Amino acid sequence: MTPRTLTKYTVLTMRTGLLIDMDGVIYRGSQLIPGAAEFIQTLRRERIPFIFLTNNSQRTRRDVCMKLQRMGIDVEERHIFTCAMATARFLAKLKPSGTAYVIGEGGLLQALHLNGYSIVDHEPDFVVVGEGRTITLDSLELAVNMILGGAKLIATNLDPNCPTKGGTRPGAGATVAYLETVTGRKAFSVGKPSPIMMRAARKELHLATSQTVMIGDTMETDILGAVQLGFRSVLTLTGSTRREDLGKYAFGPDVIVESIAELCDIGRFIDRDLPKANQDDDTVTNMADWVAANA
Ligand SMILES: O=C(CO)COP(=O)(O)O
Ligand SMILES: [Mg+2]
Repeated sequence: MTPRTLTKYTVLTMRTGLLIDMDGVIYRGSQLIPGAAEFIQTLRRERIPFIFLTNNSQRTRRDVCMKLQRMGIDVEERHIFTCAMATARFLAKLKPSGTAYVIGEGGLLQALHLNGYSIVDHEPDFVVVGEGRTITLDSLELAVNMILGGAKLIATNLDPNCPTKGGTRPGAGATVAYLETVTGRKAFSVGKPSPIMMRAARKELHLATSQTVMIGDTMETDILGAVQLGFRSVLTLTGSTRREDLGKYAFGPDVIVESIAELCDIGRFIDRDLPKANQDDDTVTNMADWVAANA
């Protein structure tokens, strides 16, 4: 099948799938955002494909499911895609069976193990930095010397901070900036807005570019990543972005909503409010998977 025939086929079997950010869209820290549970229920009832896409590397897929379940949202592990998973898969391709020194928590450690990595405390191939509350000056000093000794610096994400119920918490980006300043080396980051994570998430749902919509609260990660990949995007104002901030950016989302509650009538939203996709943006790389998933 040539790409031209595929484009026609895409139009004929048109469906939309959603990449949904978590913090700032579904919850804010430990507080559920009103309407989020109903929104996910609707997606399940109407069989609209979706996956949660988070730059939080702290939790494993199972931990994230449990956090959601306790908030009244019932999803399976296949619905979760974290920057820890994207980072571990990326490293496993770059250097199979490698070693890492990790500044981060369970989600990152488990993802690395599942992808054939060993965690070490000297001479690692990579220093991998994610979100965490266990950082100490000793762990940073160890990391500095490993990086100066030749280990490559990898970031799960570069979010400088994250809004919480009570204010702001520091993000992995702040830790990475510390290590970059001390060592003079530049980190490579895998999480949103990196195409590595954005594209991997689209492929998890077997969607074409024109079928993919990103819903997020952060311009620098969710919306920028979507714009760069040619996905349509929806910005929610329940997280890190205020309407008056938008003038600062030279790019923007396709649609802005106050909160995810406005998307509960998702069928109507897709048909009426979401701009039509540009079919020319399509990049379907694995035909067999795509045809099977869209049959
Ligand atoms: O935790 C984060 C950055 O610290 C961001 O989380 P989300 O990507 O789910 O918004
Ligand atoms: Mg967010």
